[in-house]
Amino acid sequence: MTTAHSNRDADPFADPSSIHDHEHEHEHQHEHEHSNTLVSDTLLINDRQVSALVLRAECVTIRHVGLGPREDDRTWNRPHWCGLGNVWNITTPSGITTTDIPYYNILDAYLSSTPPAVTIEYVRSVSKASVHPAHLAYAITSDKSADEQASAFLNTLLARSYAHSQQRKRVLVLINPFGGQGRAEQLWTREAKPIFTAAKCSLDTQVTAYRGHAVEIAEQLDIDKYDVVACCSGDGLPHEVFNGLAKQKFPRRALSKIAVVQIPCGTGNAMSLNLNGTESPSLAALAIVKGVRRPLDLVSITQGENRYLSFLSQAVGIVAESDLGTENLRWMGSARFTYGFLVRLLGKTVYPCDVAVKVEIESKEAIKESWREARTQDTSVEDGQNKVREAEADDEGETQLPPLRYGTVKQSLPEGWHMQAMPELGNFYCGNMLHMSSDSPIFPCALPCDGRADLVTVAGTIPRLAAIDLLLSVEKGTFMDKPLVDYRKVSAYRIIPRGDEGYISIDGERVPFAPFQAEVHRGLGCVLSRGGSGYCA
Ligand SMILES: Nc1ncnc2c1ncn2[C@@H]1O[C@H](COP(=O)(O)OP(=O)(O)OP(=O)(O)O)[C@@H](O)[C@H]1O
Repeated sequence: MTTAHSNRDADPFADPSSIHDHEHEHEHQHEHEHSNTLVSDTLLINDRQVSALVLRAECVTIRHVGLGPREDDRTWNRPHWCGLGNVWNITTPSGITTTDIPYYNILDAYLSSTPPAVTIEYVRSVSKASVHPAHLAYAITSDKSADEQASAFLNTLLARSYAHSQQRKRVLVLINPFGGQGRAEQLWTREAKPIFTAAKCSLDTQVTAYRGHAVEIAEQLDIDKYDVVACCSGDGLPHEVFNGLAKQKFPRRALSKIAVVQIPCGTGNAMSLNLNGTESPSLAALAIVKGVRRPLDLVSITQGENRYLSFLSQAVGIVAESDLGTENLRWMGSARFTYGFLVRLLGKTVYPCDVAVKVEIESKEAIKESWREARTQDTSVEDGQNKVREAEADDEGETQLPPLRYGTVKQSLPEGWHMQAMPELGNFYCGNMLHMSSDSPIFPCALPCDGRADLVTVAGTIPRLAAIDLLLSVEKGTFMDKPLVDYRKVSAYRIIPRGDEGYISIDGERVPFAPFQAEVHRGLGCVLSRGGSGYCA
């Protein structure tokens, strides 16, 4: 399937708005110039204002009689980029006005009998970062053959609108009432729920009552009753849900059966940014309704006697402390992280540690090459689904969590590993996704299912100006190339922080300041994403 999304994925560093608009314009030129529509893709409408619906390559076209929609209806057709296809009004040289609704925007389509009519539920943009459901209903001729033709037409329309995505997903919605600004319930009700409802997803909703509640819910979940657990939260709830699924009687089955997704309502919404390219709850809802199941690498962390999973990142040093050690500056909003970071950067703070790493790819050029290769081999949604099957095949007969190939942090260092003293470490940051927050593509070569994590280490003693240059280079996308940045693909590591007190962040949550060991499991978890092979740039 060639969509705006898959093409965008081919070059994640390009401006999405220009690509999308260009593609859409090109598509229109192409379609209107060549008019390659098959007759069977046309449904005649018995309406004074609309003559037909036509299935085209990327959209359904409404062919109006005369000038088309009334003036007040036209406002919603103003084209602009909002992370999805635009609804367009076009007047052809022959004077026919048409409205195009991209398949991606279509949530449902059905036939009703009295009077005979077709209804299309779709989303329209109400602002740059928000979409709302809308519907169109048109009468059709009242006879059996018209009914049959309309049914066939709607089936094709739905098949194209959902492509590889499951229709009418069964979703358990978890809401963290304290996520972000404490507006998760409101955002769910106003922004996201109407989209799931219009798409006829079945919904059960539960508000989390305390820290760790989502772990318990996921542990007890009847995994045959649901396809998706949607977290209206920051990254804390998805972390808990993965860990709850890992506690089920058959954790591997639970982790591959249930897709964990995020409706961004928190302070840190990296999951939605990476998988769906948005922090808008309504755009994320649409992306989830249209999302394709994809496997996600998960990382086992062993610390003390515990073993748990991480889906996003592990940090020791300046990032962990700037995030977790600045609670007293909450009044600053998101600026508290930047402020905390700069203070420590300028103070040349170091976080001495001992580190042993199982490196898979050492050089930056080789890492980029393997990333490019993975992207060219895996650009279609079918590949994502094959990966799910592969991950499931690996699991055949295995129902428990994968064994730890390198043991736990309590055991002696695995053979061939070397403990390296890092007395001047400034930042130890290991990631499984591209962005850790908006505008911070800190792990540009991270892939969802390569069985590896991206490890960044930077010394804390580098000159102040160079440190600020590094900070600015993250947003510019040049961070990885800086000689002061050590960037490796790893499959496992052990880190022993020195001292008694400090901060360790796992998926943005604080864990005890104690040695831990990490090991990547390829494709152990399942998520939904908008398609394409990697993360949204
Ligand atoms: N009812 C509740 N009361 C207190 N804590 C809760 C409740 N429900 C969930 N939590 C906890 O809130 C934490 C943070 O959640 P989440 O990531 O959704 O929000 P956030 O605003 O991004 O978080 P952060 O506090 O990290 O800024 C999670 O660890 C979760 O366990």
